[in-house]
Amino acid sequence: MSAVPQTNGIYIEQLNKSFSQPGAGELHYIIQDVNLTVKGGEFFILLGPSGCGKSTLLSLIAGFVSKTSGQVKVGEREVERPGQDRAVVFQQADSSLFPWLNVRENVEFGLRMKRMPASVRREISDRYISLVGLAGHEQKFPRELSGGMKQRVQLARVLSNDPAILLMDEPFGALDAMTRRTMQRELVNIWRKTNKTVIFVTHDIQEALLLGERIGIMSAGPSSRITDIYDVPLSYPRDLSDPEFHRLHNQIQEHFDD
Ligand SMILES: Nc1ncnc2c1ncn2[C@@H]1O[C@H](COP(=O)(O)OP(=O)(O)OP(=O)(O)O)[C@@H](O)[C@H]1O
Repeated sequence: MSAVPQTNGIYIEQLNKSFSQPGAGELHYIIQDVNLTVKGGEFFILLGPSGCGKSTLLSLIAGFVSKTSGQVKVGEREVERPGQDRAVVFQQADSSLFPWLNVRENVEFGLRMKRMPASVRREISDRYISLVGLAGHEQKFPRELSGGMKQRVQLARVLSNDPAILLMDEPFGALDAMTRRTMQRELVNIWRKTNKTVIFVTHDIQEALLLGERIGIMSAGPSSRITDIYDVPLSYPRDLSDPEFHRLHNQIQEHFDD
């Protein structure tokens, strides 16, 4: 690969992941021959039909599952396990929040694990709670929060640990349309302020075009791969009524029309 490795860039070469099926001797490839370079600080979208292997690819980058063959690197380091340079934001915030901790305690959890002094924890959690728009809700417990608020807590907690790379697995998929739109706008604002590398998984073309600088199209599985990559040459915030937005939407839609 010719690109010069950046510390928070992601480099994937000839990546394969297979699961052996019980009873069947043959390997079943979920993803096959995936090649991708994501630059440090880039907002990259993985777009593909349900079940094609988007989460599997994200899990390989996160180090949650091991590859069958090929390479996944962050900077010059091969990914072998989860690391503090990468954080995952899941669709279901519920499963990642501790129900017995309030908003502030949830956000500070990782910082407490790192044994940061209380005053530093407080400063960091204040910053990110306010960045995600939750100031004033610090004392609330997850059961007292809406789905959108829980997703904000998850985001604030991830951001407070300051990973260079955010891996987001359909994080707004379970939210109502209005909350989803607000969260999309805020995520773009946060990304522009923090300059993190983002890989965002979705099967929604509009969401992909609202958020991403580039969009990688994954083919339907099995043996899914990234077939095409689109540049999105539109400035932020993206305008749904922009004719170029429509043109790109239609062009990308053609990949999924049968
Ligand atoms: N541990 C596993 N063992 C066997 N098969 C698996 C395993 N994990 C995922 N798969 C299979 O891999 C394929 C891709 O799953 P994955 O969750 O990555 O797709 P996805 O594109 O994220 O789907 P969705 O958009 O519906 O979330 C599916 O057919 C799934 O059944």
